[in-house]
Amino acid sequence: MQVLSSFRKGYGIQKRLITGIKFLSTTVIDIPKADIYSFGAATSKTSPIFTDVEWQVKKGESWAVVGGNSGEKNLLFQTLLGHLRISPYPSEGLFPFLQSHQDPLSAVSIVSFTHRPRSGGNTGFYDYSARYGAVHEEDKVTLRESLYASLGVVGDPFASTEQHLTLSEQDEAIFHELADKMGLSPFMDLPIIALSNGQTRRARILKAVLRKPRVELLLLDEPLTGLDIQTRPKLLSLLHQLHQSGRPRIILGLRTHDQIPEWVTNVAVVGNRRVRVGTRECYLKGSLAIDSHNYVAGHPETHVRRTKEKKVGEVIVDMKNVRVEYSGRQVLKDITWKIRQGERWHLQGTNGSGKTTLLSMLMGDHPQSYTQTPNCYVAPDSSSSVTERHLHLFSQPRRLIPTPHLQCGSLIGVLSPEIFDAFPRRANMKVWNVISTGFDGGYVPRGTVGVGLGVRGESKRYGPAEIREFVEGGSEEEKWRFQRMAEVLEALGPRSWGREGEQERFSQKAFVDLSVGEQRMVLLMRALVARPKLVLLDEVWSGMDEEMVEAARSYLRGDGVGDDQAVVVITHWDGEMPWGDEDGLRRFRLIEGEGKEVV
Ligand SMILES: Nc1ncnc2c1ncn2[C@@H]1O[C@H](COP(=O)(O)OP(=O)(O)OP(=O)(O)O)[C@@H](O)[C@H]1O
Repeated sequence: MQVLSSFRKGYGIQKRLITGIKFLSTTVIDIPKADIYSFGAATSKTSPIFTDVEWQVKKGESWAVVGGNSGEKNLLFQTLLGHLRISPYPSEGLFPFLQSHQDPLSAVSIVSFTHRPRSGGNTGFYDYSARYGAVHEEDKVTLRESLYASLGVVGDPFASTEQHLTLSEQDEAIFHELADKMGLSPFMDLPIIALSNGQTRRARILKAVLRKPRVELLLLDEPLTGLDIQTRPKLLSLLHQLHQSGRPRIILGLRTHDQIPEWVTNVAVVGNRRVRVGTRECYLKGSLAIDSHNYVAGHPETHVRRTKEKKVGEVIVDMKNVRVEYSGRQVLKDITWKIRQGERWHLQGTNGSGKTTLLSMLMGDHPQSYTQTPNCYVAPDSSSSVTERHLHLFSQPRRLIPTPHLQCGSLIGVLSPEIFDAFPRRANMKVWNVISTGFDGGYVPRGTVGVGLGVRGESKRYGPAEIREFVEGGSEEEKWRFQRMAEVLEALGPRSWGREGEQERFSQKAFVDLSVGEQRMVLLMRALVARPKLVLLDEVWSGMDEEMVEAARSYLRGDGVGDDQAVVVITHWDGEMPWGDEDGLRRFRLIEGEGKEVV
């Protein structure tokens, strides 16, 4: 309520002025000189979120908001969305360019790829692997239906979709042009749940652009994360066209190391509770830089880069002609790949090329991971030359390993966008509890002493194990687990990203209260804590602050993973890989479902 009334108060002033003077302002955003607070904060006592913000955006300019800390960047966007208090409030309203009948609450919108709403709605784990099997009735909404809903076209639920969803000619033309430019046309009739991460990101942007009532100002926070390099320039060029035509105007949120698109004329840099604004040239010369005093990048002294030659051990993944298809559409085409202990792999491929699907085979999440036998996909009269097909994990056919054993933390540790979204956000779940679930690979804390369930004997650490409860102060395994908890908290906890004071309290904080970046760091600790034989890291950096990314990369390069562990990393940004050629990094590339090692 407070949010709405304050926002509308400012908007009321703006409306009166506009009605009186009968012309539209050329100012898009106006913050003359103000401090920014949370609602409910007492101005005189509480320190502001941002001080002395002075920011004017004029028509004809193109802005990017740049910040190394995703949380602070998001707070500036929240200010524009009316979720924070601007003091003093701009006398002509925050958005002088809006017409008198336009409500800023609906005319300004955000699509964020870093920020996750605090509540998230999922207090229990939801089954993200539903996408790989038969899609449930409630998950069958197609991309087309979802986009048509944004355009205000409502279908008759008792009739076939095609007959009853109609668009005006103009909307139809815009719809097809934008869907084509975003490379989404081939996926219109797929259920949304079946879209890849990159396809989903593009669809979210398209949905916001098409939305009715029309969005006048669209805030796009980190739209390039998760997009392949081929798609990035196409999307940027489309965003430029949309911005120029004002349908809608766009402000980009970027990370500090992102390249500033050529069409961006002005930059707002966010950091250390300040916002510095200026031209693109000033930004590139470094004159908008904000010091961050307290950061020691990744504790380089503790995680010294290893230069010694990597030892390569036994084969832990052996794929031969692995194939995945949905209703005749092949997503993975006869993939052959071996992964050994000690190896570091970069799994590459454009959006939709099958990377996540391949990972789901390694994790045993995919129902088709059970069916990799020579005859499975071959019709009796087929001329297919494939005579051998198998998926062996940890030296056994996948179908012989029960899934809970496969995913127990000592075999596979994983962090992916799916796990991030699906992990329960229960109010009573502390950071410690979340990390400790890594020992059993589950989503609920187990065991009486807070480090999961035990296994009998050290030798069983890497295998399907007989389960028993730990007795407090008990076995070697228990001591080892406490030691590992301390290690990952030290290596990846707040001190590693420059927050000295918080280290001790951090493990007792509620997971749900952490920022997106902090939650990702905690889930990374969970993936690594049990020193699993196979570590799978899919797009783990998105939403992390830059200091966190550096701390995580530094730990992975150093002691974070050993010679007995194999790691597969998926990222569209080569520079984000913790390892390079000098570390023996290998690359496996998927092109439209076909895969091979590239050198
Ligand atoms: N249930 C399904 N039915 C039909 N097609 C599907 C289904 N699930 C996934 N796909 C398709 O399989 C292809 C591969 O998807 P996948 O998520 O593995 O791609 P990706 O390489 O991980 O992409 P990104 O980089 O965008 O995350 C996509 O085109 C996707 O639409």
